[in-house]
Amino acid sequence: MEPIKKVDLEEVYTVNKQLGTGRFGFIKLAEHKQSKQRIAIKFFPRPQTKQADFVREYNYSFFLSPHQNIIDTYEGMFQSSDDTAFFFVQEFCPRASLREAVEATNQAGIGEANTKKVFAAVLSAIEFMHDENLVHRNLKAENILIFDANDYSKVKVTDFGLTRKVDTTVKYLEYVNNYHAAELCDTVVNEKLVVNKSTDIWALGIIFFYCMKGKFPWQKASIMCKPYWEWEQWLKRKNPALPKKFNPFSEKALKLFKKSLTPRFKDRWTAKDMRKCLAKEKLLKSVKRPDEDYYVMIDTASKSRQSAASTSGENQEGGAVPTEQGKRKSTLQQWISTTLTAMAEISEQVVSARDD
Ligand SMILES: Nc1ncnc2c1ncn2[C@@H]1O[C@H](COP(=O)(O)OP(=O)(O)OP(=O)(O)O)[C@@H](O)[C@H]1O
Repeated sequence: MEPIKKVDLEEVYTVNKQLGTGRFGFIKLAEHKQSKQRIAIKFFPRPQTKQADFVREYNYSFFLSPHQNIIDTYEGMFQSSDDTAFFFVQEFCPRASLREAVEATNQAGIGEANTKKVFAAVLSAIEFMHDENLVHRNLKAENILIFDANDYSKVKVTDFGLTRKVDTTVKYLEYVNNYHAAELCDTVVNEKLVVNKSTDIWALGIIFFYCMKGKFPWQKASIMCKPYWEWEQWLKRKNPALPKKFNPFSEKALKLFKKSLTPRFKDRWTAKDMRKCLAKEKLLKSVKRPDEDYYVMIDTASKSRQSAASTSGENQEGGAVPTEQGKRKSTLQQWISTTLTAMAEISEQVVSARDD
């Protein structure tokens, strides 16, 4: 094993502000004094960190570094000369995590085009890990770093602290979070789990929803949580009504949700399936122009005014004003359009149920 070198931090680096904290340590911005390069140092406080955990995280981070959508970790494991912390060094991300980028949109989401860019990068990284039989196990918006100011052209995955090989047995130590798959939410602390790629796929389904809508579909994937229960009822065809929050999504995007956010983990897609779907499909339904009915109403109104005018000789200059007859027709039109949309949704569900 590569030795852990003792380093006098003050001598080698100028350590600046804290960039983030996690359960296992904290990240600080620093400058390498000799090269003047800005870097990020990930610290693991000594008494709380087992050396084996630190070494494992460094090894996975360093081994995965060559991938263009994975944070660069520079060679070397270190220990501060006062023995208070282990640390390793990574490239510095000058902008923000995906969490901060989405939060800046005030729950509007980052939009379809940017979501596609983020996912092209993230799925490339996760496909690479899964091909190496590694599962990230902690995919969340905070662990996706956005490097550029506004076009999402450089996106990288970070934090390999929970990364493990497929089929390893691990103890469940987590508190439940928004990204946890249904099978994890039913687990109790210290219960044994076998590491499986499908937990990453579930988390990616949640991140996809979060990017598009600016919020999470539910707090916890448990039937005790109503929004999740509604989704599960729809998945199991016990309730034909798709939960409203999924309404804006296209049939293909719904398929992606069905194949990632399903409690039957063996049915979940691979990262490659997800990448293909996101690369080529439209993710939102085409929206009817909100003023369409209004035009119908104006049209009807002006026609009735025209016929009234033709008998009464009234001038048309005043512009179109909706009449009672026009309003009634518009309401009818709205009802027909709502009914047609509902019928289209039901037939979509029947078709996708048959496809499954
Ligand atoms: N290289 C970096 N450049 C800039 N900011 C970073 C960098 N790495 C991490 N951060 C910020 O620090 C936060 C915590 O980092 P990280 O997830 O690696 O810590 P952790 O202790 O492993 O967290 P967790 O509790 O998720 O396991 C990230 O969400 C991100 O906002």
